[in-house]
Amino acid sequence: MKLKEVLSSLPFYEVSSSINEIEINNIEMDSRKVVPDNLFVCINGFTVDGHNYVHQATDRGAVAIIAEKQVESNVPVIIVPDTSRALAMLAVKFYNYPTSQLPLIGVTGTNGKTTVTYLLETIFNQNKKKTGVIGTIHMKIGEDEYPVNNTTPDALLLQKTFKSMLDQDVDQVIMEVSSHALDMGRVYGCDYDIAVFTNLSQDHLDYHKNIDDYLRAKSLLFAQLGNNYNGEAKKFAVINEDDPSSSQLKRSTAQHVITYGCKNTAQVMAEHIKLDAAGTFFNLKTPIGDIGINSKLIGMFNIYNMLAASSAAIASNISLTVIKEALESITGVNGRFEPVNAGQSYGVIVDYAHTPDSLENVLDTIREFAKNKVYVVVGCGGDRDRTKRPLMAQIAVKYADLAIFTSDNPRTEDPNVILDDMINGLDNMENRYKVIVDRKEAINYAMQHAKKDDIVLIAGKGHETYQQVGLVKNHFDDREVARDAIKSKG
Ligand SMILES: CC(=O)N[C@H]1[C@@H](OP(=O)(O)OP(=O)(O)OC[C@H]2O[C@@H](n3ccc(=O)[nH]c3=O)[C@H](O)[C@@H]2O)O[C@H](CO)[C@@H](O)[C@@H]1O[C@H](C)C(=O)N[C@@H](C)C(=O)N[C@H](CCC(=O)O)C(=O)O
Ligand SMILES: Nc1ncnc2c1ncn2[C@@H]1O[C@H](COP(=O)(O)OP(=O)(O)OP(=O)(O)O)[C@@H](O)[C@H]1O
Ligand SMILES: N[C@H](CCC[C@H](N)C(=O)O)C(=O)O
Ligand SMILES: [Mg+2]
Repeated sequence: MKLKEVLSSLPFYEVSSSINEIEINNIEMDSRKVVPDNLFVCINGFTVDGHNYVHQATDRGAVAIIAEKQVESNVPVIIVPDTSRALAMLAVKFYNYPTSQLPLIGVTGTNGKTTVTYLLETIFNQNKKKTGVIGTIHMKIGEDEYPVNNTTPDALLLQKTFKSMLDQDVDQVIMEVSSHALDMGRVYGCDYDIAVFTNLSQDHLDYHKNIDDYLRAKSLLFAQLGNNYNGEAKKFAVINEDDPSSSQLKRSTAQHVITYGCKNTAQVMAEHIKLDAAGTFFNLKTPIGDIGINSKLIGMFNIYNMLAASSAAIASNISLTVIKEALESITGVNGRFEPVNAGQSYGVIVDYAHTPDSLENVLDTIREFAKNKVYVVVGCGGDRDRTKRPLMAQIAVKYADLAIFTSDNPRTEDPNVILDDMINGLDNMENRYKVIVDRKEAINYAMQHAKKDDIVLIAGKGHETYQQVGLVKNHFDDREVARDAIKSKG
């Protein structure tokens, strides 16, 4: 494609030499991946500044550079005020505006995004639509899965993925939109049709200045629904009416709003709720009618997830019968409240709770059904929000008979320092917890002590099949380790 044509997606730019004849075959933001005839975009990141890699990019064959300042280069340098924003707009143009032709649902919120996208995938599939999914666990086109590094990928990979989805006749795209992605502009230029909000609670306060700044980032998704209303293709904000942030999010969009909830009056509601250890029942009350749902998903929080997904499905004109069939067919979500059964007399559950709110929800649910003692094995990730560590530890000792604090993904932090942060504030509670740095040993310890009808919750890593120590990811799967521990106990 002609460079000039790609640049037409930018309103203004400065360039000191002629670029009329330049053709580019791709856009790249990582100098190490540049190949001949690429356009290299310099991003000033959290670790390094891409402007320092221009030479490597041109040595590898970049034919033009997009930068925020003049840089020394033997190829034309195009200067823009914000290269992250430009990157997204250039990618959207390069891949020919894929989301303008694809129905797109974005799901944001602190907890429940992966679950809601999975529920929506199942509902759309039940409605015989081919889906594309982007999120924490994987990217998926139809039945083909691709690995991911981020919940919401960078703008280049994102637009490229949308284009592949379009080429492979995907009918509906469903994606998780993280607050980091919204804040960094990874999703600029995406034409969302439905934006879903699950909930807001404390997380990521290493990245966002405070909870208000975190909410502001989330609200960008609702602002991004745009204000173009042509009377036909309706756009919707789907909002959890029981969450205190709902009113601010409603005010962030100029589009239609669908509210859901269980406590405050909402358009889509769960009534006559029955929760037990085998599943949930509720009457789904909606503007298009009512229907009873018998789900195998456990816990009140999953009723909220089902309401969020049902609301988005209703906004997509899917019938209540299809929604019911889909929700009732779901037995669980990978790594979320996932039971591990190896013939033992006690329960073992692996879950992805890695925030105070999710840990509290899951432990509260377990406590409700537990016939005997509750053990929790939990840690906190390194290079992430330090302020959630003592909160998670306090929740663990509040709900469990014994909490075993261990390592999650320590990343570049000393695991002992993370554990000290966790137990800081648990004075005089030493009999309620134990610290075992090695996660495998911690899981083994819990299994050794569990007796008939006890429940062991292994929280924080869910579907993850690695543990990151330093910069290295070693294979580690809580489910495998738990199964081995159960078997070796005999
Ligand atoms: C804090 C953060 O979000 N960092 C993201 C960011 O990395 P960064 O700013 O450190 O990048 P950098 O290394 O400084 O590089 C800057 C630029 O120089 C380029 N570069 C770098 C080196 C080189 O030799 N040549 C070169 O050109 C890089 O390609 C990049 O364009 O940009 C990268 C590329 O897009 C992301 O992969 C990376 O996510 C990291 C891995 C991460 O852990 N992010 C987490 C916090 C995150 O985003 N999480 C959310 C989910 C959270 C949730 O839902 O709970 C997510 O969406 O994944
Ligand atoms: N609606 C909810 N409210 C509170 N907690 C929830 C909710 N749904 C799920 N959880 C808890 O949060 C954990 C993570 O759920 P899920 O993976 O669906 O969230 P997520 O928002 O995608 O997380 P991430 O930010 O890591 O991508 C679950 O394992 C469960 O413990
Ligand atoms: N999306 C979250 C995942 C956290 C999962 C937990 N296992 C950890 O590593 O902290 C994050 O990047 O903060
Ligand atoms: Mg997720």
